[in-house]
Amino acid sequence: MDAVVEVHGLTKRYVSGPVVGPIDFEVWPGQVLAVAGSNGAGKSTTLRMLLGLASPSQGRALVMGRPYRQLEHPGLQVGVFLGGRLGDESMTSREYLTFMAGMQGLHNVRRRVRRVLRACSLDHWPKVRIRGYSTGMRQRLGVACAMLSDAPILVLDEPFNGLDIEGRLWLHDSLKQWAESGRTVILAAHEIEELQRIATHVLIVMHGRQMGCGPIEQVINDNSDGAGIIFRFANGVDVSRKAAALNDLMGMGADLRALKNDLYLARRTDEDTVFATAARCEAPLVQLNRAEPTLREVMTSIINRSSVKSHTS
Ligand SMILES: Nc1ncnc2c1ncn2[C@@H]1O[C@H](COP(=O)(O)OP(=O)(O)OP(=O)(O)O)[C@@H](O)[C@H]1O
Repeated sequence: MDAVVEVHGLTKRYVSGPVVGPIDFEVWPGQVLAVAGSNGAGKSTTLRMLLGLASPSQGRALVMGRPYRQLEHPGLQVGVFLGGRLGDESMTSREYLTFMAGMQGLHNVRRRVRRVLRACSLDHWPKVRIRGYSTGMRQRLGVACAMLSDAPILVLDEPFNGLDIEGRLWLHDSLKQWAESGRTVILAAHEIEELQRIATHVLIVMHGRQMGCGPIEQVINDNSDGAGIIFRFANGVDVSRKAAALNDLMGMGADLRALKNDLYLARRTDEDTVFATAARCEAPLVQLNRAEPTLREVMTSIINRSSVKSHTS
């Protein structure tokens, strides 16, 4: 079995200055690759280069072994959602999807459209024209359009924008199913918790530079100090003051943080330190838990590291 997407040294140098890359990754059937990074990091540029919508200054991106633009039937190989306007807003979603299926030369159009309308819960509003759609409904329709051809690869840029909780759950389940059936998903988004739940792999891009890539657990472990410790206090304890006092007292720098009633020690530490910290809190402790490192923490620590670097360089 081969990688369905191969990206090697992919770089974009915009004439106006920003540089994205070099980016390197491979994606295999059954994987969900999350592309994570802050605003302007280079997520969309990476996806656009992959899809032949932005020309790379260096490097290459192959989809099924070829540049996207050289694929014979790109619409059948890759379902794409990049946000933006949908097109003729006087159509209903059924009309729009039927039109788009025709444009892609798909067979069994009625059945496909019915299936996707139901899967994306767009059949709740059969008569509403797109111009009357909310942001979330438009988002569902855009994703529905990407899913229409049942392509082996889905590429989605910011698919969670404007979705309510139900919409997020729907998208979460749909993308997981997509990958579990042996297909591939590549998605860029800011919703870190969602990404961690859905993704098998992650590519982290910050300020145009690739900061990590690989299986999500591996990237998290490689970029964190392991599980942290949560000290939970009874109501009424001023946890912020305790965090500040303990950081001074124990010389742990910024490792102790206040989160509502919790004091969070964001790194692995020995038992003695945990108990010494608990004793110095001098407040009723109601729970002591281990907290596994998360993608959010890794992203935060990469952001902090890169801002320290840029301040010191
Ligand atoms: N067409 C363009 N011309 C010039 N610079 C661009 C162009 N498109 C993007 N950039 C720049 O490239 C960098 C990466 O932008 P990109 O849109 O890829 O980031 P992003 O990670 O998708 O950001 P966001 O999360 O805010 O959508 C930014 O500095 C941006 O200003």
